[in-house]
Formats: sequence, structure tokens, C-alpha cells
Amino acid sequence: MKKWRFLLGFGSETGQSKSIAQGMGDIASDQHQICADIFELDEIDKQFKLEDEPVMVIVTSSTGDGEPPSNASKFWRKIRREKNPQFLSHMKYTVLGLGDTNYSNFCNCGRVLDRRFEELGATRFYPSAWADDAVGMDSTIEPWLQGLWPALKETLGKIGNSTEASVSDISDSINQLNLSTENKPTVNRQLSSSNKFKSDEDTITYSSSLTELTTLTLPPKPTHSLAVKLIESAENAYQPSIEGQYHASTLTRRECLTHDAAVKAVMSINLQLSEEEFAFEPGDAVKVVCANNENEVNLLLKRLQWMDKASYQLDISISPDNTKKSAKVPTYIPLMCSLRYALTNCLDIRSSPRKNLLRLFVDCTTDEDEKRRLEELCSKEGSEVYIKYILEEHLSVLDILNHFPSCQPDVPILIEFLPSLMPRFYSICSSPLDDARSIQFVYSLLKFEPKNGRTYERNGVCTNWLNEIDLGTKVQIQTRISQHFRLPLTLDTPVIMIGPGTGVAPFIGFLEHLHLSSKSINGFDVNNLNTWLFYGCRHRQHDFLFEEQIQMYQQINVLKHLFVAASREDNYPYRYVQDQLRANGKDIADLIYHRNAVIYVCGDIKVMVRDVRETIAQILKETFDIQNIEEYMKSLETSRRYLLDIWS
Ligand SMILES: Cc1cc2nc3c(=O)[nH]c(=O)nc-3n(C[C@H](O)[C@H](O)[C@H](O)COP(=O)(O)O)c2cc1C
Repeated sequence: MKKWRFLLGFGSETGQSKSIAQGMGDIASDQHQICADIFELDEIDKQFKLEDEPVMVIVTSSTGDGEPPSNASKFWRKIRREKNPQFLSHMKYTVLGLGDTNYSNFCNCGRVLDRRFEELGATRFYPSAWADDAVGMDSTIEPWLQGLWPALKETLGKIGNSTEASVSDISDSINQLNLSTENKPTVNRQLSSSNKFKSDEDTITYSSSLTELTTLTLPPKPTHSLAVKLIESAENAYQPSIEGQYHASTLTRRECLTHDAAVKAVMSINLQLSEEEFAFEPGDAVKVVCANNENEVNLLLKRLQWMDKASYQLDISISPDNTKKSAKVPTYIPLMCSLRYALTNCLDIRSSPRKNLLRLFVDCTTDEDEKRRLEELCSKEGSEVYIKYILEEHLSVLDILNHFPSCQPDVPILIEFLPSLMPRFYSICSSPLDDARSIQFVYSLLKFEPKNGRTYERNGVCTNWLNEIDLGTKVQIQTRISQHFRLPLTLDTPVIMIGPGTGVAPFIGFLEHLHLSSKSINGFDVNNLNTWLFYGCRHRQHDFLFEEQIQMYQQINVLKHLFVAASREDNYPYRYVQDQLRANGKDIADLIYHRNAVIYVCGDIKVMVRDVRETIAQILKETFDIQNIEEYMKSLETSRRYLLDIWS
């Protein structure tokens, strides 16, 4: 029997959109008997042709400063260049954008694709949605998905002929569509009289906003399709199965840039490339493939009662009972590997479990009170609780299992539903003019205490790994080429660099590049440079990163103006970079307004990026009495004169 189908294209940098698209594909086939053909957007013209697609759903994140993820950039270029205004007039579409409101270009990639599809004649069959990582994406994605399926069925039904649906399929689906609101799984479990979770202190396991009388709407139970066979033999050496083109490098140097008294230690790393030249420029970032912490993996293995079998080989395959048509073994896990290997190198055991995994955990739990609480956490009614106690506190899968001791999930479920361990990004702080086969970057060592639901102490995943590996260890890396975060083409364009803490990294790359250019390029006169650096630390004696190097750039006239803020020093007037910007307000405003300066902001997104933008807007408004300052700031952004390189 023929079946409805649609194209589901995703653009993903760190794997979230990809896993959401894959989850959507599963729901489409398992619950709605619709086939989703899922491809990276950049598979355009290889795996799919837009000309042949009547219905398309796009799931895409944004990266950099609102740019498309690396597997969607070719797609975007093609769509952007298309001249025929009717090119997509045959198409119905919708977009789910993933982003983070801490970035000024929130969901920019999704939004521009959405607009461009409309300009090219496509019709939105269902409103596009923008999910925000800053507040938890599920609160947008869940309701959006609930409405998507009926809308999709209606759309596919209307154009039935061209999507090859048979009449009986259509009527089946329309019947289903009519039933869909009554079909949501709800549950009202009776709790034991001594509900052991009733303690206000234990927030993950109890919240007063939900009572045992609340009827819960649960997400549909995901179908799982993997099986593992245990083979009692010693572990072999596996090749990490990472997607994309990675370069082998070697860790050649690691040093601490901060004083012992610093609140947070900052490390600097050097990686040497073994073979080919690694093309990068100042402003680019490097993606580092890392592994999970051994102790954390051991804790998880113990909790799963797999410690004694941890190094046995697992033969991972599709279960003979599988009913999911799209089932496949995740590509990032070798078909034969030990559980220890999979948990160490392939699976993200740190990020908070998504609701579909919690839903599966319900059925692996024997205690009725624990079951009910897990149902609450994955239910629609429990969304706020899930965001507050799981997402915002960054609870891991191990934390959840520790809170629910009677939950004993099968290993294949974890292998199938934990996301893949993604490489981490760092801004490069060296110049290729120094050595094109060597890169340097910096990172802070982060420690998270066991509190607020976290059941064990932990460090940042990749930073901890980078800190523990021996010199000489091979490190797999890839560049993330920045499209816009680049030095200006003309030497005398004023450059305003704002980078507190490790946010100074790309600017060290910029300054080093200018310094080396002045030595190697004829006619490159440092006197023409107009460079301003606003740097922030806690205490100048303890954590002024690259202090000597920065002073050297000043002495040789590569860096013209340096302004330092120190947030923890008594009697020092400038706490934050914004204070220094304000103190130099007239000069900064003049550079931007009259001299076409380019402003670069780099660092942690939480507060700094917003405050810096507000400060610059205020300075400009006050100095030049600009009436619509927001419009002016936007014009700086669109003309690529206000550039961000930020992370969370
Ligand atoms: C380096 C970096 C840059 C980002 N830039 C933006 C941005 O400009 N706008 C936005 O809305 N979100 C931005 N984000 C947030 C991501 O889009 C968001 O976390 C998303 O869930 C990631 O999905 P993915 O894993 O599929 O790439 C950025 C994230 C990172 C790590």
C-alpha cells in the first residue's frame, strides 16, 4: 500500500536539531503512518530536489552570529541565489527554528529560510516556531509538534495524488486526525499513602504545583528498536566513529594562564597538526572531539549494574521485535563495542535527558511513587517543573537514575535514546602566520558542586578531558570557519575588541596576526592601525590573561588602546567592560558613528553580551541624539559592523 511521505530537512551544528528531526521521523512513522525522508539540508541535489518536493518540514538551529549550521550553508546559498520567484510555488512548508535568545540574532537561520521560502512562492501550511534554548526548548517544541501532525495530514490529504497516497490511506489518516485530540495518552496514577517524595527540600522529586490528583498528559511512548548481544571477550580498540572531516593533531603544550589565587583557573592548549595544512584564520573556532570522564562513566556503569560486564563486547543490532520502519543503529556507535566504550566516547551522558527518555524510564521503574513522579516530569502539566529542576540545574541521566532508585533501564534504551557526544568549540587565539600547523586556544576549568539535584561533583566535559590527557595524545579537531568574525580588509578601519575573560582569545589571534603581518608584508605600517581592546578579569594580579603579550602589542604599536576592568578589586573604578566603554563613551561613539569602526564582542553570553550592547546603544544615543537607536544598532549588525563570537 502506498504511503504519505514528506521531506524533513535539518541543519544542525551540535546535534540537537538532528536528534529532534530523527525523533519527529519516528513519531511520523510509528504514530501517524507517514514516512519522513530525513536529510541534512546540504544533501540538496544529492538526496533530494526541492523541485520534486510538495511538502517540506525544516528543523534548523543557528550558529555563529545567526549563521546557518555547517550542514545547511550550501542549502542556504542555493536558496538565496535562486532567481525564479515561483521556484517553490508548488511547495507547502513549515520551519522549526532552534536558537537561544541570549544571541541577538535569535533563530536567524530558521527565520531567513522561512522568509526566503515564502519569497520563492512556497506556502506555509502550519505556523513556523522558534524554540529557545535559554528557557528550555520543549515548551515550544511540544505544542508545535502536537499541532503539526494534524496540519501535515490535512496538507498531505489535500495533495494526495502528488504524494502517492492511496484513498484508503487518506481516509484512515483523516479519521485519525479527527480522533487525534482524544488520543493523547493521559494518566492518573494512584499513589501509595506514604508518598515518600513529599518533602519540600527534595525539589526534583516533589513539587507542590502538581498533586496526585492532577491528570497528566504524557508524551507518546517512543518505540525502541535496538537489541544488544553480550559477547564475553576482551575489549578491542575501536575507531571513534565521528561524522565529518576531522584532522589528527597532537597535544604539544598545556599551561595555566592564571595565578593560584584566581577564582577560576584558565588553561592554554597547543595542538600540532600531523599532516596537511589546517586552513584557519584569526576569528575561526576549533571543534574538539572529546571523551566523557572515566569516574562519571564508572558511576553510571555501577548504577546500571553493568560494572562487571563493562568491557565485554556488545553486538548492537536492530531488535527482531522491532516495528519501527526507520529503525537503524545510530551511526556514531560502532556495531561492536563495549558499553564502557559507548558511554565514554559516543554518548552524551551529561546533558539533561529529554522527555522521551523519561517517558521510557517510567516503564523501567517498579516503585509506584517514582513512576508517578517520572510521569509528572515528562508530562505537559509538569513542563515548568521539568525546566526548573532538570534543565536549569543541568541534571544528567545519572542524576535522574540516582533520584529514582527503582528505575532500571535496559542498556539498549540508553544506547538508542542518549544523544551523541558532540565535539566542543573553542575560539582560536593563534595566527596561521606563526605556524599554519599549530593552533592555540584557551578554556576555563569549571567545577559544578553536587547540589540543587546534582548528585555528584562534575567538571566541564571537554575541558576536563583536555586537562587530563597526556602531552602527545592525539586529538581530533576540525575548524569552524567564521563567515564574518574577521579583521577588516582595510588597515585603518577602527577595530573595537570587547572580550572579558577567555573572550579575549580571538583578539589575541587578531593582534598576533597584525603583528606578524607587519613583519612579513611590505607596506604594512602599524602606525595606520586603530585598535582598541576592552578586557575584563576579576583581579589583575590573578587572572589577567595574556598580560605580557598584550603589553608587548602595545609597545610595538599594534594595540593602540587598552582598557581593563577588574570585577573583584576594591578601589578600582571599572568593574566591567561596560564601565570602561562608558568612561570612553565619546571616543567609542565617534569611532562607530563617524569612522565606520567594527565592534567585536566575544565571551560568555549570560549577561555580558546584552549589557555591552545596551551600553553601546546608550553611548551612541546620548552622544549623537539618535532617535531610533534600536534601528541603528540593527543596521550595525546587518552591515556586519557589530560582530559576536559567544558561547553559553
Ligand atoms: C557557537 C554558537 C553560536 C550560536 N549562535 C546562535 C545565534 O546566533 N542565534 C541563535 O538563536 N542561537 C544561537 N546558538 C544557539 C543554538 O542555535 C542552539 O543552542 C541550538 O539548540 C543548537 O542546535 P544544534 O545542536 O542542532 O546546532 C548558538 C550556539 C552556539 C554554540
